[in-house]
Amino acid sequence: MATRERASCAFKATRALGIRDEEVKPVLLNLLKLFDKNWELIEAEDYRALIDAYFESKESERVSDEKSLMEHSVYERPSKRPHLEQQKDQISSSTDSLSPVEKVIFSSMAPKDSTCKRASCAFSSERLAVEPRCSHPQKEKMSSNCHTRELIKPRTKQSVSDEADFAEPPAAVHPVFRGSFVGSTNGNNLVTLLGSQCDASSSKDRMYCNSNVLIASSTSGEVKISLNCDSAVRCQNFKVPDFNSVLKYLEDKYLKTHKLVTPEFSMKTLFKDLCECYVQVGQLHDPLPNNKALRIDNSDMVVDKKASSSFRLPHSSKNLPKAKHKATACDKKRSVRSLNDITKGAENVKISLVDESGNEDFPKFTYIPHNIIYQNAYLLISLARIADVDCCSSCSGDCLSSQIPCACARETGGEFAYTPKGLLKDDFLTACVCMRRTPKKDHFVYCQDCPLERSKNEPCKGHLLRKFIKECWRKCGCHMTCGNRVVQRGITCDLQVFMTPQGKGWGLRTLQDLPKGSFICEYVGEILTNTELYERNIQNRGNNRHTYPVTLDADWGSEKVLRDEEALCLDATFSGNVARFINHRCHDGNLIDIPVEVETPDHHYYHLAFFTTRDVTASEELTWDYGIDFDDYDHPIKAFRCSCGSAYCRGT
Ligand SMILES: C[S@@+](CC[C@H](N)C(=O)[O-])C[C@H]1O[C@@H](n2cnc3c(N)ncnc32)[C@H](O)[C@@H]1O
Repeated sequence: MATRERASCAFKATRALGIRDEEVKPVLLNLLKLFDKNWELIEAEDYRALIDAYFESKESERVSDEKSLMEHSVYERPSKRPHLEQQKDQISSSTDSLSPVEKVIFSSMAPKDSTCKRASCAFSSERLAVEPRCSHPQKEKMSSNCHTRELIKPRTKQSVSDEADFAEPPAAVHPVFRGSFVGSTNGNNLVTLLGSQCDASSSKDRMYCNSNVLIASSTSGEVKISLNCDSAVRCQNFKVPDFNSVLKYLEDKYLKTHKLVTPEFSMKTLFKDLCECYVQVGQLHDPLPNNKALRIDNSDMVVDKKASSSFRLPHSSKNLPKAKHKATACDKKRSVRSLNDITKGAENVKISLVDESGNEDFPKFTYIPHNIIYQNAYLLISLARIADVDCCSSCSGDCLSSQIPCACARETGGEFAYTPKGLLKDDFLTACVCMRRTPKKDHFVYCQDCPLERSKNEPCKGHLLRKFIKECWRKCGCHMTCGNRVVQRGITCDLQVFMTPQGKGWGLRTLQDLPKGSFICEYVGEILTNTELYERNIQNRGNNRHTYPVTLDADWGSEKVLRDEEALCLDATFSGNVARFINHRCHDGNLIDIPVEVETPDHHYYHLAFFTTRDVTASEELTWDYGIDFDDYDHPIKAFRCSCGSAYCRGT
C-alpha cells in the first residue's frame, strides 16, 4: 500500500475514536520518524501504537497546561515538598530526553522481537507469573534494567512511604500506579498485568488497557479493574480522598447532565472520569458534607488573568475546585473567566462562555439541547399522526437532489425552504422578514377567546401569521443528511456566550462569518402551558433579568377556541439551550425566529429556529426582536429598559 493510503487508513482508525485528523497527523509523523517508516509497527493491533502515542501526547499537553495554569494562578500555592520533587526528578531523569511519543512507544509499543532492551522489557507479560500485588523481585529487576520503567512509578516500599508523607490515614482505595501488579491472589488464572503491557493475545483470558484503566478477565469469571490515578502524584497538596466522596462527586457530575450522555460515552470514559474525579476530590481539603455532593456547576471554569482579546482559552478542569475556593474578591475582579463548554457535551459543537470583566456570576441554569415538557403540557407526538401524504416514505438519500420536490415541500409552496448549502432560500427568508418587520393588517389573526387575555377578560391583541418550514421526519425515507433536515441536525456554527459591555447581561456572538440564511440554533426550553407560564411568572416577579419566554402562537388563528393545554410556550429560564442568551434588538436584529415542523404536523407544537437575516461577521453579537410591546404595562413580564442601540429602538 502506498504511504498516502496507509496514512488515510490510520486517520480512518483514529477518526473512529473521535480524534481529528489534524491532531493525529503530528503524532503519526513523529512515529514514522521514530519507527524509521516501518508502517507495520504503527498498524499493528489496530493502530495501537498510534492511539497510545496520541493519548500520551494529549496527557502531557494537559499536564503542561495544568502546570502553566498553576504557575499563572492568582492563588497562593502551598510550598513544594522537596523530597517529592526530588523523587519525581529521579523518576523522569532518564526519559527526559524523550518526547511524550517516544516515551509511550518505549513503554508499551516496541516490537516483541526487538533486540532493544526497552522493548523486550515492555513486552514481557507472557513471562510473568501471577503475583500478589506488592513487592515483586522480577518487576524490581526490570525497573532497574529497563528505561521504560522510569515512566512507571512502581508501588515499592519507597513509594508507599512517599504516600505516607501526605499524612493521610490509609484509604479504601489507593491510586494504582503504572507498573504495579494486578493479579489474582489465588495464583491461578487471572492475567497478570504489568503497567501498559497488554499483550494477552496468546491467552484465553482477555485484557483491555489504556493509560488509565486496566481490566483483566479470566475464563473463570474473575474480573479485575485497576484505575490508574498517577496524575495525583503530580498534584500539589493532594490528599487521598474518601472514595465515597469520589463516587458521589462523579454521580453528581453525571446526574447534572440529566442522564444525557454524549455519543462518545463508554465505560472506558466513565472509568477515566472516575480517575479524574479521584484526583480532583483529593485536592479538595474541605470535607464534603455528608451525603451531599459537591456543586459542579462551574466544574470546567477557567480563570485566566493574562487572557487578552483572544477568548479561546486553553482549559483544564483540574485544580479548579481549589481555585474556586481560594479566589479573593480582588482577584475575581481582575480576571477574565471562561467556561470551555456550557453545553457539557450536549451539542455537536462546544460553546464557550467568557466574562472579560470577571465580575459576573456564571449563569445558573440547566443546559438542555432539546425541549422538555415541564409538567402539564399536552403533546401528542406519534408516527400515526403523520399521514402518508405528509411525508416522503419513498424518497431516499437527499430530497433536495430530486428533480421533483417531494411531499415535504408542500408546506413551503412546493419548494424546499433550504438551498443545497443548507441556507434558507432568499425568497423565503425575505418573506418571513417582511412579515415580521412590516406586517400588513391581514398578517394578524385574532382568537375568539385568547389564552393570553382570558384571565384579564380582554379581547385578543392579535397574533402574527407565520410561515412554517417543514423538515423531513422519521417516517420519511431519506437519509439524516438530507438537505431538508437542517434544524433537527442541531447547532453547527462556532458560538460564544459573552458578557455584553452595554449592560444587557450575557449575550451570544458568532466566532465565524455566517452567510445570510444560516441556521444558528433553536430556542430550547421547557414546554409549558399558558397557565403554567402565568403561575411561574407570578412567582418569579422579583427576578429582574429573566429570559424571555416565547409563545408558540404561530397557528392560533386557525382555532376558534384554544384549550389551555393546547396553548403552549417555551421558557428557558431554568432549563434551556444557548438561545436563552440571545438579546433583543428592536426591528433590525440579525436573526429571525421561524417555526419549524420537525416531528408533528400539529401546529400547536413546533420548533422555533433562528436564522441569520443577513451576512454576519465573526465576533458580531447575535440578536433578534423579541416582539415586546414596551408600552404594555400589564404584561406579566416587565419589559426591560432597552439598550439595543438600534436606530429603530422602541424601548428606551
Ligand atoms: C433572553 S435573556 C437574554 C440573556 C440575558 N442578557 C442574560 O444575561 O441572561 C433576556 C434578558 O436579557 C436582557 N436584555 C435582552 N436584550 C436587552 C436589551 N436590548 N437591552 C437591555 N437588556 C436586554 C433583559 O434583562 C432580558 O430580560
